[in-house]
Amino acid sequence: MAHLWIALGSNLGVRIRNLAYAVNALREEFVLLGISSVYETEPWGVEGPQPPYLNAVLHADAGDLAPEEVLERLERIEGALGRDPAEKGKFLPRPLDADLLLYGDVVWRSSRLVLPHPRMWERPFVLRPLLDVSPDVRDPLSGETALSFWERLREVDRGGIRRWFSAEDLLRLADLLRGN
Ligand SMILES: Nc1ncnc2c1ncn2[C@@H]1O[C@H](COP(=O)(O)OP(=O)(O)OP(=O)(O)O)[C@@H](O)[C@H]1O
Ligand SMILES: Nc1nc2c(c(=O)[nH]1)N=C(CO)CN2
Repeated sequence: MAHLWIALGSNLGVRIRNLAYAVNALREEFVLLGISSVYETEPWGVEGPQPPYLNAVLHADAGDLAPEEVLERLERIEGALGRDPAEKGKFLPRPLDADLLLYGDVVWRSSRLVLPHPRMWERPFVLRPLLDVSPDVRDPLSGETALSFWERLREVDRGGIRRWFSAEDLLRLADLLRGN
């Protein structure tokens, strides 16, 4: 079994609906092992004003999908929600961003995929939800845990985050959208 962790973010459209849609799409591809609460977070590292984001993290079993196949699935889900591929990598507002944070302890560098996600350990909007599902998960490069990265963040960065929706309510909303 290959454990993977995925970060979801949305700051355009009906953000919680976008996350619930992504949860359903991911449940069709992977066995979900854990899901965080949804956090409302200040835009981080962007130029100029942007709407606040909703962020969450999912832990799943990748089955027999290789890392680049997982990335393809994530891009497909982003596209289904109207993400413009031409705007990728530009830190623009988006209906859905789905990043592959970790694939087990794989260290990988290709033109399309870098693992672990190169900016994950410095991002409060990734670390806070990651603490809900896997506080002890380790950076395969340094061996440090998610919790210790979080504790090293500056107070001001940890402050721009608030719990907005529970994991249970996100799953309930996803079920409603799916018609269950
Ligand atoms: N671990 C990864 N997860 C997702 N995309 C990755 C990863 N490593 C490299 N990429 C590449 O990064 C490119 C830009 O991705 P994306 O649009 O998600 O960027 P972004 O969300 O604007 O910024 P960031 O990647 O810093 O979150 C993608 O086309 C993808 O090929
Ligand atoms: N709060 C927050 N800030 C961001 C986010 C995000 O998901 N949440 N994603 C970014 C690019 O991936 C850049 N900045």
